[in-house]
Amino acid sequence: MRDATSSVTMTLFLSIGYLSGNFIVGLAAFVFLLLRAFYRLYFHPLARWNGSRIAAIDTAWYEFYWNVHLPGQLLFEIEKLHNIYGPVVRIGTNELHVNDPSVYLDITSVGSDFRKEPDFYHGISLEGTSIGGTDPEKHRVRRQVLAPAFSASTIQKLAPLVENSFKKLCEKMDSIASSVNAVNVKLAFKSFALDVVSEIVFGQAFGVMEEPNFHHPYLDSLQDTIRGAWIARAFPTLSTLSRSLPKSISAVLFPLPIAQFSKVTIQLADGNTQKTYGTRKKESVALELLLDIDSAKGHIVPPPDKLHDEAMMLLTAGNDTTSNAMILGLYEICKHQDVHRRLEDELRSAVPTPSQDIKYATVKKLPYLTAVIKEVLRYAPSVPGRLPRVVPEGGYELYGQQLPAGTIIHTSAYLLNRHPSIWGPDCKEFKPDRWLLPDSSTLDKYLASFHRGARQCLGISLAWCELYIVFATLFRKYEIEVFNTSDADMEWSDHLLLL
Ligand code: HEM
Repeated sequence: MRDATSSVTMTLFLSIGYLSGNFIVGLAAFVFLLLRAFYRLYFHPLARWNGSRIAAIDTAWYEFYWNVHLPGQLLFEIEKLHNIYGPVVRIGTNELHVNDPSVYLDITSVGSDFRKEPDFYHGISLEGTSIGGTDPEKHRVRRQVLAPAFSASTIQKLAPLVENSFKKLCEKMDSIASSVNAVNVKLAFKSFALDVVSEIVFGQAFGVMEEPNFHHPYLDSLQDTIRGAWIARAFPTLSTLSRSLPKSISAVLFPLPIAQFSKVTIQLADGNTQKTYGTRKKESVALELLLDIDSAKGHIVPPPDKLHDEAMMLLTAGNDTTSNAMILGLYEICKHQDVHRRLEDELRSAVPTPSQDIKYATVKKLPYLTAVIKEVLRYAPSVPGRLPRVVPEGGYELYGQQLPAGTIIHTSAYLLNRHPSIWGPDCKEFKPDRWLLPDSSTLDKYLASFHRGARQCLGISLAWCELYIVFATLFRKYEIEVFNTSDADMEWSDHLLLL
């Protein structure tokens, strides 16, 4: 009896002890979080900047809420914060968002030591690639290796390839339109952009345009991958884990859409060395340049998995960016009848018969077409949101306040491209004429759509070439009108790229 009583007492004693142990750990954690929140709000070096208090306390949850729970809405929330607090707002414990064109010019200027912010880029891209690499020296070498495939002079030479691809697309659209009267240009443009960029990367097109109605699994795979960008950013450990495992295991454990795309990339990359490119020089093929140790001083030929990573990033960078500009641009031009009519007039003078082939060399000289494309890029930048950079050693002075090294500064093309101090009171309107005023060449440097400086878009010449050919061909050869599409259908959100 005594034994039984003491055993009950002992059990009670132990469980009270266990509970109080848990309680103490819980309490300690609670006090720690409370003190940390207090520090972040009132004593952190960024405490003096207004913005989201939730973000200041916990950046990850803030981003998760605005970008995953409410898909792609953080950029618009940041816009609201700027409307309330002015050009600098706090959007994270150690992060500011700046909406000031002069600060943007400063941090992207030649010789700027601002680097890409590693955590962000490791979440949304592949490490060590032209886009995802954050080490300035390694990036400089990688960029030098790839530059010949994307330079303005190479693109000039490859323009016939782009012209022919779009001609093929038009023939296909013609045959679809003859039976159903309307064409879903979204998939058509994405197929075209993917076939063109795969030519530059692998020296051969994927052939996505050949698919009936342009339904190709790669396009879905790319789209799903972009949709997953903010989830990957929210759970960086999972994406790091998925990448560190062997590809066969990772594909089973993390059946990411990009894995499907990756398979094809691997097959193409592996077959690449035996390929011939006809009259085309090998130096205009990105993969060949990566495989050549002499491409740049300090270049190390990447092992197969890193080669695939780069190829995949290039394909991703060169697909939805350009095709979104085509889709949104087509819609805006058709919506603005005066723009539509003037564009047709200019093209009619430059290319007298509609059956005549459109040549990049001819249409890139057209002033109104050029103004329309710039306005499309300004109005709906394909990479609209935050591109974080890190304050270098020595700190950075912002509005008279010293920011410590390591502070993260974001800028966003969508906001910079509509800044009233540069673009005027009509900054929210689609008006190509702004690019034709006597002093409008001064505006070029404020167009943030391709970013600036050492990390400016590598595919800028290719993108321009595609946009010239697409808009010139469409508005010279066709009478276009919008079918069953409204402003609501064209509303976009920020998933790193527009979606
Ligand atoms: C309208 C079309 C395009 C737009 C608006 C655009 C925009 C951008 C922007 C804003 C960046 C900077 C990203 C960052 O800092 O994280 C970038 C980088 C890059 N883009 Fe584009 N892009 C377009 C088309 C293309 C095309 C066709 C390619 C071809 C593959 C391409 C390849 C790249 C690459 C490789 C980078 C990384 C450059 C570096 O960091 O050195 N882009 N692009």
